[in-house]
Amino acid sequence: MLRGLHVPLITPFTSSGEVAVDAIEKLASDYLDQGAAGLVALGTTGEVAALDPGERELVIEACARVCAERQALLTVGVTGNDTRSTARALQGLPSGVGAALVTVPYFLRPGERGVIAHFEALAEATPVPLVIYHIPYRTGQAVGAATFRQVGAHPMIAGMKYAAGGIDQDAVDLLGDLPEGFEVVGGDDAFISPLLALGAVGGILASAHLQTRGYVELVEAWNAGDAARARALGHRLARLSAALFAEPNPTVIKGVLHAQGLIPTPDVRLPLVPAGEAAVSQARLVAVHPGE
Ligand SMILES: O=C(O)C1=N[C@H](C(=O)O)C[C@H](O)C1
Repeated sequence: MLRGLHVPLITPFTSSGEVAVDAIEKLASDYLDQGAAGLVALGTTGEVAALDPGERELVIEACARVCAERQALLTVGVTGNDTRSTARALQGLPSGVGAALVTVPYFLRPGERGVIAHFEALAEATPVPLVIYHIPYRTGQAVGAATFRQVGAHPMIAGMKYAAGGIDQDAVDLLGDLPEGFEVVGGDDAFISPLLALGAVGGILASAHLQTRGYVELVEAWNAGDAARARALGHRLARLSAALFAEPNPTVIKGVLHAQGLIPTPDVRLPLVPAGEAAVSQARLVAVHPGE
């Protein structure tokens, strides 16, 4: 279900500060036409925390329309760090949503027993398969391979987005012994190539806004076992992701897409501030010639 490249869409804004629905549809269509297997709406890259409920609905509706036309998977980020409200949000997801991306509960640091209880309760409540989002440098909660193996055995937990900020022992342990039907996709752009080499089946990668086909090919090459091609491509794309993450995501990506005329403004919402001109210019150059 999670195999392939999934693009976590930015949320573009108009010059009057509204969600630019037309631009979302255009970007979404282009990425799927270039070979992405799916889209992720309302991720960190989509500035979900800065959108009000009505805006979130608009974003989901636009992405659902495009995904339905192309029979692509739409995954929606469902944020929350308490179990009851996250379960309610999952139950309120509209039709057209194929999976939900749910973070390890952040900030509270409930411990691994709490993490297990949280995901087991959500798995019982959810109408769509869940993808666990493990990003300990944002959540503050360490989680080991044994815990993911335990929760991953639940039939409603389809897999996880692994973003530990590097390749750690738990990634090696987990990918060496996955529960039946549980898939891992990478969520750290800089480390996607080594994670695919270990057995991840795809990625949720903001950098793919600028090199969709390159990331599609990277995933395909590792899945096909073509290590020589994959390794070279991985090194090339890592330069692009370094340039795009030179300032907080998604500020540089928005700056580049705006400079390319693909979104109406480079605007982000506070506390994010627009990327500096130097970072945007550098990323534009690398996006065109990632090998240099
Ligand atoms: O929104 C996402 O999904 C992603 N967010 C990460 C982040 O902002 O740290 C980056 C990743 O490419 C996908």
